[in-house]
Amino acid sequence: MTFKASVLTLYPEMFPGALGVSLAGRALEAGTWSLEAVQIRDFATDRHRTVDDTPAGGGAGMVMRADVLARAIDHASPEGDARPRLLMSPRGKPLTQARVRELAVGPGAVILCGRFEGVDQRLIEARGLEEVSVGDFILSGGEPAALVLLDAVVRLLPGVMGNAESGEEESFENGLLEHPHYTRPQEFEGRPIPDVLTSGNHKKIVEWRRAQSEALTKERRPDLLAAGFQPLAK
Ligand SMILES: C[S@@+](CC[C@H](N)C(=O)[O-])C[C@H]1O[C@@H](n2cnc3c(N)ncnc32)[C@H](O)[C@@H]1O
Repeated sequence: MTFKASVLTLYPEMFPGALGVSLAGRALEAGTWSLEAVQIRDFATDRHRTVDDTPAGGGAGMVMRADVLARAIDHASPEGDARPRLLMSPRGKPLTQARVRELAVGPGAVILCGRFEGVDQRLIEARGLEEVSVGDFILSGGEPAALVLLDAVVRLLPGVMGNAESGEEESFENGLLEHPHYTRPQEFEGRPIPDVLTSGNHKKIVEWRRAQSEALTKERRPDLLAAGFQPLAK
């Protein structure tokens, strides 16, 4: 099954963008996933192809119109389409590796990229959009957020990553940040590779990496530990 992404945007030229190179680009070319960038403006009905209007109740900026967006969504995702409909939004649930994994085993995603102040609330409710945030900061549009989400998903699709293992040991996959990495040269500016990693003792290496992971997570992301991670019994 090919993962099918439909991205609704005012800037279709931003796609595939960074996803056209490296792993994701090769997978796109190979047909492991497909990408359709839909110009929202094509679903406006007036002469000026208007997609936004002033906010009800007043205030700064413009709001994307529900009627125009609904036509774009209905075109890209007609009834019966099983793909989840996502709205990139700083108000959304923060994107996690767990959600990325779920999306990667599904049929694809319909992704709406907001601009201006955002989209009319009635559209979110009427089309059952799942709001997804890529972090606690404000981007100028949903497009970079959609690229981030798709990059995370596409690398998990079967055959995209060269070494299947490298997907499993990554940060967040076991609820922990990953241990530090080293490679040649043996010494860099007076700093040697930690002895244990060149000892050849596989059991010791696994234990050292695990301890590093746990210490790093405790120091930098105690919230991950609080979220239910249980250190392995020694
Ligand atoms: C300038 S932002 C609007 C911010 C909105 N007025 C607010 O304060 O929540 C325009 C669009 O960028 C996208 N966006 C901005 N930050 C984002 C984030 N952290 N995650 C996902 N999408 C984001 C959304 O699609 C949003 O509708």
